[in-house]
Amino acid sequence: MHMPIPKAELHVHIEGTLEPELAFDLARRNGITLPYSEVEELRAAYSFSDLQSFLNLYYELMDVLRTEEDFRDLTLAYLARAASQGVRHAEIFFDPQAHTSRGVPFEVVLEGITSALKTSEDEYGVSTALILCFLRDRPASEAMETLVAARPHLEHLSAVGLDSAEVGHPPSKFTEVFDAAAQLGLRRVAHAGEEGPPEYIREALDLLGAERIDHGIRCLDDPDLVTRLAESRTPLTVCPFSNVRLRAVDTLDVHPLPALMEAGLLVTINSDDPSYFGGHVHDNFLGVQEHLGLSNEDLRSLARNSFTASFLSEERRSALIAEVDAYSFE
Ligand SMILES: Nc1ncnc2[nH]cnc12
Ligand SMILES: [Zn+2]
Repeated sequence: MHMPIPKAELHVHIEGTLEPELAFDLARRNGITLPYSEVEELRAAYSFSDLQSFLNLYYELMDVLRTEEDFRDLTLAYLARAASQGVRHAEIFFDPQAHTSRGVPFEVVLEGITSALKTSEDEYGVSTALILCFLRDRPASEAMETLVAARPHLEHLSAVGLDSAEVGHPPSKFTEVFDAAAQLGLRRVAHAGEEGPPEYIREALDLLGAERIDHGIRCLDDPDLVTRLAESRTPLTVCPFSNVRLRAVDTLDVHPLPALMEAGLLVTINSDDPSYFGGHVHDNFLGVQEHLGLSNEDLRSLARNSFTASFLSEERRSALIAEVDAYSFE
């Protein structure tokens, strides 16, 4: 097969890459009985009415992740798949509180993931960064405890992020923990404007110091905010399949990606939770091309944006952008 265009993936939750087959394998290995009799029955449950209905299943299935080996296998499976999708650099989210709250130690999670990441460049040609996400529907004090747990391991972490149920949990709740993360030298991103209002995007910028907005599609409800995001070149990590599956957008044909691009925003395309939403990152590229009439040169711009919006060194960034520029679609 012709290799897909080189790209960075900047919005992927490692727990959202858990395929049903691997979930059953890990359940068997750990002596856990899933409330689904087989892979097909589990896949049939992947029908969501909104973000919360997805999160319920996402957290439930995480129960199969218990040991360092589980987290390593999960991460290796993602990296292999990402490489085949043309991913050359991945900035990967993980949700430590979803594991520590079940009694899985922070170190088990982190060491499992990082043991896979350290082989990634050699094995798959994919450089990586790791982003620790706080669960916004849990107390800010718990986020702070998580940051404290992470402190001895800063060499493995590039940034902090904010995810989980958005509405009713504004960024302002996490001002203190994001300040503390910045003091530790961590970069900052936040989910905002997925289901929540433009005001949450403003808070993420002004109160959390977010350098990228994850999703951010609802900025379009606030033209002044769109102008601000365009002028500041603040990246949006847009996830088209996710938006459709979680009903933030009715269908792919009416996805606001073209409006975001026309407004001059630094837009990137990402998979979010690929095993749940019907495709990995290149599948999202092909989906928006087909349904929104994007040209190959539009895809090239989006791929270029993904490296521009990354936390890569200038040297690797320009080398990868040169690969995008040299890529032939034929
Ligand atoms: N799309 C999403 N929004 C918020 N939290 C998430 N956690 C995993 N996927 C998410
Ligand atoms: Zn997400």
